[in-house]
Amino acid sequence: MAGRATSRDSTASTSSSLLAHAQQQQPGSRTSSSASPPTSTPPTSLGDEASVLSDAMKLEHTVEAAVESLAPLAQPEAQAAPSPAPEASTPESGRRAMRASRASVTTYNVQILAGTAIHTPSKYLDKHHKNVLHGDVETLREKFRTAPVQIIHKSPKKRVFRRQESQEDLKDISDPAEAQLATEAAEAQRRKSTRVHDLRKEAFRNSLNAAGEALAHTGHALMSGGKDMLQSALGKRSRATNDEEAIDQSTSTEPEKVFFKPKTKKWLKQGLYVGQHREFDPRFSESQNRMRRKHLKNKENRVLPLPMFAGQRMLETDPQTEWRDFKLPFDTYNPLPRKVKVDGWVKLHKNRFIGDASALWKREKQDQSSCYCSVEDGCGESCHNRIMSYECDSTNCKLSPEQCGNRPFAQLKKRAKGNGYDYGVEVVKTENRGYGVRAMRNFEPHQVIVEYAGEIITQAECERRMKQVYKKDTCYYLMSFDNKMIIDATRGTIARFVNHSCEPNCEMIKWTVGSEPRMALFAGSRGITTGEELTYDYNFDPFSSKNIQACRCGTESCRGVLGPRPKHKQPEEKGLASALISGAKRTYQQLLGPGSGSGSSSIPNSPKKRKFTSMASSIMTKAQNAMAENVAARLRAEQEAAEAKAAKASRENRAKRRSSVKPLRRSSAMTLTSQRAKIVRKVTRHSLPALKTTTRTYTAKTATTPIKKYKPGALKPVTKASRFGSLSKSNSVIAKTKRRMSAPEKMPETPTEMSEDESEQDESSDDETPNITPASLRSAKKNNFTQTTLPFKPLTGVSKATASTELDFDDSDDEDVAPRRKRQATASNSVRGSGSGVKRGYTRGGRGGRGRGGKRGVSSRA
Ligand SMILES: C[S@@+](CC[C@H](N)C(=O)[O-])C[C@H]1O[C@@H](n2cnc3c(N)ncnc32)[C@H](O)[C@@H]1O
Repeated sequence: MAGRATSRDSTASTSSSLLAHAQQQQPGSRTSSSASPPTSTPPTSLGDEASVLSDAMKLEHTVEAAVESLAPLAQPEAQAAPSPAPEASTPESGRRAMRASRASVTTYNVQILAGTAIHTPSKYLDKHHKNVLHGDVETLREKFRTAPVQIIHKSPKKRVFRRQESQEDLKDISDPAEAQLATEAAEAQRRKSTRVHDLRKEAFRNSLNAAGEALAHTGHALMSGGKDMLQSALGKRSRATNDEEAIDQSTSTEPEKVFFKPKTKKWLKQGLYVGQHREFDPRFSESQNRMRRKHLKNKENRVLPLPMFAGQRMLETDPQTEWRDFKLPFDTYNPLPRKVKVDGWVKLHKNRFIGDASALWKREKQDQSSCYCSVEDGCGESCHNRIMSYECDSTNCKLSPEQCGNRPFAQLKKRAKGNGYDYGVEVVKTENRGYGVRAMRNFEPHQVIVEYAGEIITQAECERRMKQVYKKDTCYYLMSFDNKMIIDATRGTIARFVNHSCEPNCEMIKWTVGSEPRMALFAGSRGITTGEELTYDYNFDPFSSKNIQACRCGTESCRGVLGPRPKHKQPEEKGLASALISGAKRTYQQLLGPGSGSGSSSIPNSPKKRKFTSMASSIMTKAQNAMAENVAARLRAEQEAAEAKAAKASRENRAKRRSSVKPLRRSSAMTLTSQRAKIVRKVTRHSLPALKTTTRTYTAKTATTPIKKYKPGALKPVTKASRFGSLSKSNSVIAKTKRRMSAPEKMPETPTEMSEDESEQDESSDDETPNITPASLRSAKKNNFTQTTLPFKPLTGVSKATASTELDFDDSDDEDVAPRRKRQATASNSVRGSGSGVKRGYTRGGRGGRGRGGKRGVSSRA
């Protein structure tokens, strides 16, 4: 309070002085120009800390300085003027006089120094002053050493130490204002050094300096007070419930030692670059990289820790001329979620026999295989063991493990000891098929990826598990194995999580390793790229229709189910039928073809193939029978139409002739005809080559035939009938019909298309032709010439010899047509041969030992 009063007084006095000074200056003194403006920075004795406090303070000092500087000037006036009442008479004036007389003494604005000048409400000031220690630290320390300390319990958590101020302390300063000023100065001094660190140090130093019990007690109190102050400065209050404990701790505990661990390199556990060597170039396969590493061994640049293999290449090559592809980091590239942990998966690393399986297993003995590869081959593609899916080892391969490239399971063993990259696969969660397995690295085509191992169980045990243990399951981990056993990988390797695909990128293959069979997943022919999901074709046997599962592989050729395609849906049936027919055709070509005398070579060895061939034969036979039936029906219809037409024409002609010509006796007509025929034959023998032959057959002319058409001596086309005079008319007609059958393209569609001349000739020949009716034709067929009526009985067995006779008989007429007819006859024969007759023929062995298997098959099927 004293401070404030002092300050107020001081300000008031300053203002009055200013006023006085202004009044003094007004009469036109020149010194006014030299007076500093109130806002300019005056010379001050305050330190830097104080100089920054406020303008008010500056103003105060300015005024004081101005008053002091103006004092000599005011002297004469003062002397001249009546002397005012002595200032010392009032305390205010006395203080001002004292200050004026002690201008060199540092003056402090204690409000400002205390930080209460601006915003501290007066009601707090008393409290503040009570709690604040005043005075120089050294002085205060001395005081604390001697003064008793009263501990006031204000609250359970907070204790305030208050010093009982001794009246003796202030004895030396009689003036209370002076004492207050001194106190404030000490406070300012203390505040100047209220840096946390310094105070703390100070408190510790105090406590250390305190010797003896009493002093220690005092020191503790001081330190505690200091601590309190410190905490208030930091805005943190000690939470210690027991102050003494806290003090003990602070005095007894040493600063806690913090040991820093040296930083260690963190290696990637997953991702594209996990475990890869510096020299590894992901663009190349493993073996290529190996070669490259060997090559680069001496050249490797180890100067800089280069960013993931890229920088090295960039340094080695000129980026201006050689650019390379950039591969995205694994996480960016791969959209799939990260590796997951599967609950309840009991991991097995190798096969384990369960129950009877072990005993049963040992009964079987594995075959052996050996290879004779050279170092250059390195047990590559041509290695015998590799081809046979046998792993090379010291017993069956003479190469060392480094030289040999056919040790996939040994490779797996090595990989298992390596890091994540070496292992190369991880479990991921797929969108719609549960868990799956993803590649964490590239795999070369046919490179081993992971072994499929688990519990080896017998079929009986498998059935039991299916019925009892897994009856509610939707995921099955069963795989048929060797010795009629099953691998149940419900407890097994990571390969159990590999999903099915109808277009897989891997294969599950059984290998023999050290005379033991083992299953493993191998990369397909395309190889595997980092991040790809691994799949293989399950060829799933669902055991029962209840277990059939829908496939969600999403490939183009998806079969829709896990397992073989359902039968009713098979779109390949057509393909199968056509394959069967073409197979059957081939078989028939071999059997019936002219050059296939030794058909035994084509006899299929396996029963499967024989079955297939017999099936194909039967399909082919049926198809060809149907074809032959069709052809026969068409020709029959044509012939009947022709017969009807001919019969009608014949009837008309006969009627006409009866009315105009007197008929000759039949015997004489025949005699004449035969005589003429003799003459014609004699002539023809010499002139035949020059004769133009026709396709038509002319029957022998009767005496009633108009002679004028054939002048005496004129040549007449030779007919078959004339040559084979013994043939009956009906035979001639049948022969004609047969020719029509065998050469339909040469024949007009119907008899009506015949030229006038021809029909005339035909009609003329009809006079001796018996009236051919279907009935007569049928009677003719009953005679010896039935073999000629092939189209009527397409399915009757006809030997090749018969057909040939028939053709010989028929061919003489037309040299152009003959070969074609021969071909047609052969074809027709073969068509017929393929009918039911062929069946019988096969059973009779008509084809002379060819295709025995097929024959038996057909016969047995028939
Ligand atoms: C050997 S487990 C494969 C791992 C399985 N996804 C899991 O979460 O454990 C075989 C089972 O996976 C499921 N699965 C595998 N491939 C599938 C596919 N393409 N479509 C639908 N389900 C499939 C089937 O339920 C099948 O029984």
